[in-house]
Amino acid sequence: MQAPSSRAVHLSEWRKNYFVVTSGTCPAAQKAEAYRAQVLRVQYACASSEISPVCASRLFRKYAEKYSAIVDSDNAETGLNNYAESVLTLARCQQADSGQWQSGLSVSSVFQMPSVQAMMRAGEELRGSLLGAADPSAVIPGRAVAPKPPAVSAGAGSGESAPLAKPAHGPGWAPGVPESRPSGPLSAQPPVASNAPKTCPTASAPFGNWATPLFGNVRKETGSTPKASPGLGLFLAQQPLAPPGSDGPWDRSTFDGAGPADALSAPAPSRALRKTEGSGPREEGGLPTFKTAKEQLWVEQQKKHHPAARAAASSSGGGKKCLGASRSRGIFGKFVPPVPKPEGGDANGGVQYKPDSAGPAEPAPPVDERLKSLEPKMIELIMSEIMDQGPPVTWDDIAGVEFAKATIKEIVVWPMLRPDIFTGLRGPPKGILLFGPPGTGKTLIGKCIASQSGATFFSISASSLTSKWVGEGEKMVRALFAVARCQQPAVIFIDEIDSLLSQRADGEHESSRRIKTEFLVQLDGATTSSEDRILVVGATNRPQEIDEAARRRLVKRLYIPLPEASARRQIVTRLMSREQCCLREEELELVVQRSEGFSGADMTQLCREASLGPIRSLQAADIATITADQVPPIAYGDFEKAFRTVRPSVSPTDLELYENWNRTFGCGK
Ligand SMILES: Nc1ncnc2c1ncn2[C@@H]1O[C@H](COP(=O)(O)OP(=O)(O)OP(=O)(O)O)[C@@H](O)[C@H]1O
Ligand SMILES: [Mg+2]
Repeated sequence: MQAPSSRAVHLSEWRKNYFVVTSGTCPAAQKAEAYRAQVLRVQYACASSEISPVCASRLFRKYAEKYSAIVDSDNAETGLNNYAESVLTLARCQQADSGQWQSGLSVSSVFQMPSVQAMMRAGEELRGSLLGAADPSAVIPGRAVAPKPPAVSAGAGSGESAPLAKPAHGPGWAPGVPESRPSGPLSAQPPVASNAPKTCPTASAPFGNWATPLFGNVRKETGSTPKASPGLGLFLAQQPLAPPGSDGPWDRSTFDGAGPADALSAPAPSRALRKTEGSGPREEGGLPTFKTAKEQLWVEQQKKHHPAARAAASSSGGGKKCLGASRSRGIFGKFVPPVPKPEGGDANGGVQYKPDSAGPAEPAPPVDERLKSLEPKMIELIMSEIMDQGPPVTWDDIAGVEFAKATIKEIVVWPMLRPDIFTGLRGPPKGILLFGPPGTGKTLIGKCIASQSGATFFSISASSLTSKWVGEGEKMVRALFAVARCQQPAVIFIDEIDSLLSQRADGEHESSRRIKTEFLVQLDGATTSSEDRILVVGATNRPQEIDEAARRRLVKRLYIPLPEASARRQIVTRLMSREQCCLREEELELVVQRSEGFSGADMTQLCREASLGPIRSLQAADIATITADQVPPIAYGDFEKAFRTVRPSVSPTDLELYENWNRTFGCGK
């Protein structure tokens, strides 16, 4: 589904704000917030050429006036009394700072301070002179002494702001207050048509006036200032007037996809943000820059893995992923391979993730650190082993084995869906062994986990590890677990695990010994780490051959037995429902009874054989001409004939071995 367009978001936000400001019941803080949002919106609209600079200027003036009127008003019902509140908080906090030293300041005496009076006077004056020009760079102190006439630029960095600022600093003024924004051409230029496309009206007169209420913010930005009063002032302190990190002219490019307007649009790491990131010291020593949680996360991820990386975050999620796409694909989501397609490979054979939505100019996030030591070839090999073929398998497709299914749901599916609940003692086991006679659905269960768990699913056949990649098997094992670790939650399904983890024998080939050792090491890491969300599922029809060290690590050993009568009935019913079949209820019952000892695979084979019966009854000449609906339906007679050729594949002796092993090592009922 498409996200709502930014214009739609703007519109609805605009409507909401309109309601707030026209409503007679909304509190003053909410109204002020709505006006502030309007100011930001106008700023953004102008920067993105949605409205003309002249129009922007008019709107600025209007909303800045209204905003200021609320913020500075000392009427308890209609205003926020921002100045007084800030000063009083200052006084209160100073008194509480030290048990030994008592400040001479008190709630009443603080009003007598010349600097406080100057500030309050400034506030009064500003209310009456909202149309005057001002410099957003000369944040508050200069303003506190004397608001500038419209034509005069505050000349940030030119030295003008400092002399203006100093007299405002009374004894109650916290040190370290930034007296002006860093030098740079932030100076106010009225938005005239000639330079309008390049100049945002935020730096113009109305905006300068609007910046005035940031008085409280400047104070709060100082490290020495005690806890600020909660409320709008604090909120504003966190909302930089300029886009974070912007220290140049506020040209349109600075606002592209960024800036204060982001409050209404999806937070995306912006160019402005990247700039901020680059200007790290400013963040520590200068004005703190506001980042949304998502932006902050992105920055941290980048710092963690690739300090120098400037890759833009892609839709795949904030830079964590570097191989493969979305980790969690939802229960019925399309399978997403955890490694990119080969065309993503670089010249050195390295694999680079290419997000779908990224344009050609978008730099691809680099490969995860944890995969750097691996051969790219290995990563590609893992990719080719991933189970992404075939239709999805549901739990209903697996007949019988109710206990195993319930246990697997409990261990695999729910913890993947709700990791927050399955913690501590409830933490799921990290290793499962599915064992049982051949053809009972162990691989089918693996496919079902792949479809249903929502985890990244890796399926690897142990025999392919040992035979296909002779000499490289242990590297493959290492690579497999490394890729899985990058794609958590992940399930590694190892079919025929006995051939990988069979008991160590003297005549064993050196390479298979190395693979086994590596596998045990990796299995140990994956199954003991409380952080890793990797589940290893092994399947075998020779459980007795599994090395005891491996057996210990596969804590949950589930017996997948031959299907019971009800399960056999289910298999026949399901398969026959897709065909023309005239089997009556009692005939079906007979089929179920006669198939005692059949595995699931045997039952499937029986049905296949029976389904060929009607065809075999036809003359060879008819087969060439007959239409599909003229084929006779499958009848009980066809099953009778099928029973003559299809026999159970599991002998009673073998079955006894499984039962014994289950009694000794199994975790079933
Ligand atoms: N419980 C079952 N429900 C439905 N179909 C089943 C079931 N068990 C087996 N089958 C059928 O048998 C086929 C083979 O099953 P599967 O490959 O999962 O068996 P397996 O236990 O992995 O055997 P092996 O131990 O030989 O690898 C399946 O594709 C399916 O058609
Ligand atoms: Mg199998």
